[in-house]
Order: sequence, then C-alpha cells, then structure tokens
Amino acid sequence: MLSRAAHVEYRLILSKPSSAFSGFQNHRSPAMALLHRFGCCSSPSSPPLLSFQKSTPNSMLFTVSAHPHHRRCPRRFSSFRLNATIVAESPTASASNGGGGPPKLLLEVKDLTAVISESGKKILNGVNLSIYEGEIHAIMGKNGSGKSTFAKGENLLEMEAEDRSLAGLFLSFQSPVEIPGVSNSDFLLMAYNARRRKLGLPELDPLQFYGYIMPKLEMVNIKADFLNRNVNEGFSGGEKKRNEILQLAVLGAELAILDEIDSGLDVDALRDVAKAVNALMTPTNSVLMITHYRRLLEFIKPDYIHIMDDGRISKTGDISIANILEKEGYKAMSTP
Ligand SMILES: Nc1ncnc2c1ncn2[C@@H]1O[C@H](COP(=O)(O)OP(=O)(O)OP(=O)(O)O)[C@@H](O)[C@H]1O
Repeated sequence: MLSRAAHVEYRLILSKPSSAFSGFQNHRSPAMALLHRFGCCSSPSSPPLLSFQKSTPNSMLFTVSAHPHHRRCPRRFSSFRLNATIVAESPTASASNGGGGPPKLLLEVKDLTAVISESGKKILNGVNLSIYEGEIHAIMGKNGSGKSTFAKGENLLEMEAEDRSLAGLFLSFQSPVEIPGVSNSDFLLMAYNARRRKLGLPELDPLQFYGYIMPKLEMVNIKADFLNRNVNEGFSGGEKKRNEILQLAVLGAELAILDEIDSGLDVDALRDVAKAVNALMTPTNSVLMITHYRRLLEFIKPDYIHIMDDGRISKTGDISIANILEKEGYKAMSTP
C-alpha cells in the first residue's frame, strides 16, 4: 500500500540545454516538462513541488518532488526514492563538436542510489557511469542485481516516446507496451513530427513520412503492414523487439538504452536487430545495452562491459569479461 509520505525526488543538472529543453527558460515549464517526462502529469490544481535552484546559460539545477497521487504516477513508482546527479550534455553541443576534438560526454551518472521507501531496501548502492559519444556500453549481471532499475530509474517507464526522443534519449523496454487503438504509423508519425517541431523543422505529411520510413522498415526487416497494426498489439515477443528498434531508427537518439533487446529473438531476428543498431551508430551517439548473453555482444561490439552486482558496478572491462562469464558464471566475477 502507498504510504502518504512516499515521494519521488529528482535532481538533474542539464549542461548546455538542447532545443528540447528550450522551454525551460521560465520556471513553470520546467516543472511541467520534467514531470511529464517522468510520467507524472499534474493537474493545474495540483502543481508539482519544484525547487528551481540555479540557472546559468549552460546549466540548470532543480529538484522535483512528485506526490504519488498525481495522475499517471503508478503505485510502484511511488515506492522509490532515487538520488543522483545526472549530467546530460545536449545533442546540439555534441554535434557541433563532431568534427574533431575529444569525444563529448553524453551521460554522466554519479552515485545513483535507489531505495524502496516502504522497506528501506536498497536496490542501487551508488552507481557511477560516464558515457561519451561514439561509445557502446553493455551491462551484465545476475537477475535482480539492479540493471533495469539503473537503466530506467523506473520513473522513465511512463514517459511518452516522443518526450524521450526530444530529450535525445531512447529506451527500449524489456516488455514493450501495447497501445490499443493507436496504429504504429500514427504513433511514429506523431512522435517523429513532435521532434521535428522542436527542432524547428517542418512536419512531414503521411505521404512524406511513408517515404522516410520505408528504408527504416527494410533496415529492421519489418513488413510494411506492421504500420497498420496497433502498437505492439498481438505482436509476438520478437516482433515487439523489432518494433522497438524501428522506433529507434525513426526517432533517432543520442543515447539509446536497450534493455534485453535480445530476449525472445530467434537467430535471424537477433542479426537483423543488431545490424540495425550498428547501422544507427554514428560518431556522435552512443548505446547502453543490458544483456544476459554474450551472443548479442558478438553482433554489437561493446567498448565497455560493466558487471552489476548488488546495486553497484563491481567490474568494468572488455569482451574478455563476457567470455569468462560464459565459461565460469558470476562466481568468477566476485571480488576477493
Ligand atoms: N517497485 C519495486 N518494489 C520492490 N522491489 C523492487 C521494485 N522494483 C525493483 N525491485 C527489486 O529490485 C531488485 C532489482 O531489480 P531490477 O529489475 O533492476 O533487476 P535486474 O538486474 O534488471 O534483473 P533481471 O536480470 O532479472 O531483469 C530486484 O530484487 C527487484 O525485485
């Protein structure tokens, strides 16, 4: 049961806010936009508690406390308390430096902790991770070690796809959600045009969008009739995963977080999905993937593999870590 005291707190520092965050120049819109991003839309009569702490031309710091009875805040989120400093460098800033110089930091997570408020159980015990443009990171770890909690912070699960896209972030779901009554094509067109609007680009009409999406369908090896079906409704597990990658291909992302994108895929589907992810990699974007199996890493080659154990990253290395894991299991990863 919900405790009245349960609340969720966020502390974010946005360095060089991108166009997606341009509405953050006044104090009201950050609250609404941020709450919306985390799936906690409040009604005008129940404004979020927002403490706007500091703003410079390049950064903003604010804390949001969202109470559980806000519309769309599901019960399970309310039981979390997450504390972290997340530095997200804007895509615009990255792109402008794409021609040379040192790689730009896309995501920096410092000392992320997550606690179940009711029980006091710690799920994340101080996770630190930096991701630079052009890098592919993989997180492996035993069941229940905190990988998904880290990747999504739970609260991001309710965020609309277009909002994630506007923030330059793409999250694939371990179990992709169905959206009854909304066709795949309408959903993608809406999300893609929302991004174009924010970028100051003209929207595409359905015919133009059809031209845009056809090569993407080929890239992921999805038949065009999937566009007419409702989002993920009646899709097989593998089809849902392919559809996730189609969304990534259409919307684009500076940082794509792929949570067990390989689960439930047959060998051919795994190849298709991996091929598409590799094709989408550029020198200015990055991928963070969670997987249990070395097989995915043969197709999408990571620069770094992190082992998550008991809510923290206990080891970081290259593909040799996955080789040892495959042969010897997690006991070989335990630190003496
Ligand atoms: N809302 C919640 N309430 C209580 N416990 C939770 C909640 N969400 C996650 N947990 C617990 O936190 C731990 C970490 O969960 P998480 O889903 O992050 O693990 P994981 O490493 O992704 O596991 P898997 O490999 O099985 O997907 C688990 O023990 C899980 O039961």
